[in-house]
Amino acid sequence: MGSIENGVQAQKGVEQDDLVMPLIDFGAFLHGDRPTKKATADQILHAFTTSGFLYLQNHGVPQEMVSQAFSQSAQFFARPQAQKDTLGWTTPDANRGYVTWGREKVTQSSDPEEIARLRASNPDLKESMEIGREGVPGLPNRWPTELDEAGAQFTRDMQRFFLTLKDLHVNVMRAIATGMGLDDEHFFDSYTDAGDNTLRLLHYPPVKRSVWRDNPFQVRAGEHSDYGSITLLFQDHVGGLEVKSPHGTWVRATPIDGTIVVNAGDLLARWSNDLIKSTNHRVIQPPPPKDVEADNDPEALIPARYSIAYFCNPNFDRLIEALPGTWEKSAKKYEPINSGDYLVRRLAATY
Ligand SMILES: O=C(O)CCC(=O)C(=O)O
Ligand SMILES: [Fe+2]
Repeated sequence: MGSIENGVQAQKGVEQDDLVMPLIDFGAFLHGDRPTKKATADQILHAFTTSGFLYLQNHGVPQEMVSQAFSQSAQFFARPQAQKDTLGWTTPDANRGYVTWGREKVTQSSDPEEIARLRASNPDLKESMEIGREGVPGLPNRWPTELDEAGAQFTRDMQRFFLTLKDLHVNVMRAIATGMGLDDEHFFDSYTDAGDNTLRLLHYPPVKRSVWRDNPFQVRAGEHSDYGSITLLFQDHVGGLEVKSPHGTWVRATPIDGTIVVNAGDLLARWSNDLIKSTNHRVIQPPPPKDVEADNDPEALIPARYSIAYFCNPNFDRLIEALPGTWEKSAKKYEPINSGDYLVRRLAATY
C-alpha cells in the first residue's frame, strides 16, 4: 500500500469526497484466465457506473510510444504560429486540424449566447491538434508532412499511436461487455472496428500566477463532460485535472506514472440507459508549489501542461439504443440516435 497524499494512494488510485477513481491492472483482463478476466471487468464496470473515471495500468501501450507522442506534441506546438495556422481546424464534420487559442469553449451549456459570453470572459487557455481516422473520403487529416522532415515523422508516429489506441478502445469495450454480462465479450466489436475516434494533443501554455489571482474563474479547460463512448487520457506530471464528486466538490485526478485516465462519455451513458456515468471534469492550475514564497510571486509562472486525449466513439454509422440488460426492468430513457449525428451536433455547439 502506498502513502497517502492529496487523497492519492500509489496502489489504489484516488478516493475523496465519495468519488472513487480506482487504479486497475488491465493486464489481468488482457492476459488473465477466465475468472481473473471477469473479476477485472467487474471492477472496471463498477468504476464506470459510480464515478465514471478510473486509472488503467498495464494497458499494453508501450511507454516509449507515449513518451514519443508527448515529445512530438511539444515540438509541434513549438512551431511558429503561422505554420500551425496553415493546418487549422475547419468544421465539426471534419473535426481535424489545429485549434488555436480561445477557439473552443467546452461547457455544459447549449445556449449559443451563453457560450459566446463564456468564451469572451474566460477563454480556455489552451491550443490543440485534432487527428481523426485516416482514409475518410473528403475529410483528410491536417498533417504537417509537407512542412519538413520533423513534420513527416510526426505524421508517422501519430498514425501509429492512433491505431494502438484504437485497439485499446476495442479491449476496454470488451471489458465493459464482460462486466455487463452481455453474452459475448465481442458484443461491441462491430461498433468499434471502424475507429471513428479522435486523437487530441493538448497544450496549456505557461501562465503567470497573477492570472488566477485576478480571475478565480480562469480555467485551462472549462467544466464539461466528454461526448463519446470513452476517453483515454494521458497526462504529464504537472497536474490540474479535476473531477466533480457526487457532492459537487472538485477532486484532483493526480497524475500517476504509467497509467491512463479512462472516463466514460455522454454517448456511452445514453447507450447504457444511464447505468454508466459521464462525469464532469475540468483543468485548472496545478496545486501550488511547496515553496510558498514562489506561490506569492504574481510574476511566477505556472508551468506549461501537455496532455493527450483519445476520444473514442461508436462507429459513426451505427444506431445507438439502450443496451440489453439496461432497460428491461424500467424503460428506455432515450430515443435511438445515430452515433455520427450525435457527435457532430455536440461538436457544433462548442466551436
Ligand atoms: O487535459 C486534460 O487533462 C483533460 C482534457 C479534457 O478533458 C478534454 O479535452 O476533454
Ligand atoms: Fe474532457
